[in-house]
Amino acid sequence: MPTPEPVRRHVAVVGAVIVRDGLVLCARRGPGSQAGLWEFPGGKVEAGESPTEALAREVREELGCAVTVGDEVTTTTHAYEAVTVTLTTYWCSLAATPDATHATVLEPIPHEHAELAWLAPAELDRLAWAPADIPAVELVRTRA
Ligand SMILES: Nc1nc2c([nH]c(=O)n2[C@H]2C[C@H](O)[C@@H](COP(=O)(O)OP(=O)(O)OP(=O)(O)O)O2)c(=O)[nH]1
Repeated sequence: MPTPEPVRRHVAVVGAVIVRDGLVLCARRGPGSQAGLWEFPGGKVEAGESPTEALAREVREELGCAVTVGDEVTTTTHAYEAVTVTLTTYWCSLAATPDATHATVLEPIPHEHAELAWLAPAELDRLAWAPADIPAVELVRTRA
């Protein structure tokens, strides 16, 4: 009997390419999968959610901010050892949250990440990105 291929989980993940004043928000993962590598804020799409709903939810949870989600940057698939990730990235901007009297754009706070950094597009390749992000980073470098 041939040994069966191990079944690798496949997850749909969304990432926010948040641009402000020409700089791109980069987030370094904490402990766990892809620990210490840089990524775009976001996460897995849950059952019943559209990708853009998932992205808005994840950014609110991770950074405490509202985002306006724009066009897709790219969709690529990467097979990690334990999981295959299909990552869809979207151009995003921080959105104003209306309070009683003002519309306020909040500063992102790293509730779940080890570190945040705003980088010029040309500098993005100085960071150690999660492997699934490399194609998106290359596009963002040329188009942001
Ligand atoms: N949010 C996000 N995740 C990414 C990116 N690139 C990339 O490979 N990933 C991977 C890391 C995780 O395996 C998965 C997203 O999981 P998650 O952020 O929702 O949740 P998690 O830390 O609990 O993930 P996990 O430990 O269960 O794998 O996609 C990216 O740019 N943004």
